[in-house]
Amino acid sequence: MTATTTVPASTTDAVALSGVTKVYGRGDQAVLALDGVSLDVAPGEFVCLVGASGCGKSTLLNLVAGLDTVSSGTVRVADNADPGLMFQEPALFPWLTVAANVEMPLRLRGLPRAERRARVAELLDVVHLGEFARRRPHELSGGMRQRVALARTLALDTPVLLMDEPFGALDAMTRDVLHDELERIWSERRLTVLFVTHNVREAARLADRIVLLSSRPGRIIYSTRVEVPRPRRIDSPEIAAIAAEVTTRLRTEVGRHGQ
Ligand SMILES: Nc1ncnc2c1ncn2[C@@H]1O[C@H](COP(=O)(O)OP(=O)(O)OP(=O)(O)O)[C@@H](O)[C@H]1O
Repeated sequence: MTATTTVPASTTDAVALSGVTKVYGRGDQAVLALDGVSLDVAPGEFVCLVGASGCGKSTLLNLVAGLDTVSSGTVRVADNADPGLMFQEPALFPWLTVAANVEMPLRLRGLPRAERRARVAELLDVVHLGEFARRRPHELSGGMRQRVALARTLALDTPVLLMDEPFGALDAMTRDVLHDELERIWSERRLTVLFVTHNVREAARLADRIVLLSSRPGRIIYSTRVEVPRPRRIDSPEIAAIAAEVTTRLRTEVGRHGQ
């Protein structure tokens, strides 16, 4: 087994996967989830991963997050940074206030109280939730809860964000607003983002580059740069054209596997 390792200072990629294979289980039960995936993500790049259900997108994110180990190949994250991870479910502590949820990673890092307070206030401003600091998660909408989750992830001060369908459970209008907010935060903080989505339009709206994985075992079968200038609109003809191209390739791939 090759464990996750750190990138030497000379390497310029924020995230580098080289020949990554992931097998779950053994013998008859073995499932080949990823097969020889190589992907370099530049610092500040926004990469969207799309692919059919079960093609290994979450597996790939988990490997980059260090939550699991590769079967062969290497996964490297620049400067040994611990990436921040965000899921479809915000996974907030329901008994804590919004501010206390965002404060949690700062507490775990041992920051002094005054510094924590200032950071929480700043982070809640970043996600436009300053007025909701004392509310509890159940008092918020789904979109607001995801913004709390984003603020909590940003509290880690990581340069790399891994997002696994973070807006998948939200209505289209809320998603639109969060696309704008995420894009602003990404560009202001020069974050590197690896974003998994089933929604090809969302990928075209957000990405610098869209990477398409084959049906299981996941291999990279197509990659395209999205050259549409920002700010973008998800319903613009340019975004629709890119989404149509990726959808066609995805349909061909899914059809090939009879899924
Ligand atoms: N812990 C595990 N043990 C065994 N098989 C697993 C495990 N985790 C994932 N798999 C299998 O590996 C394959 C890839 O799963 P993964 O969740 O990465 O796909 P995905 O592309 O994220 O799927 P979806 O789009 O449906 O969320 C699937 O066939 C899945 O059943």
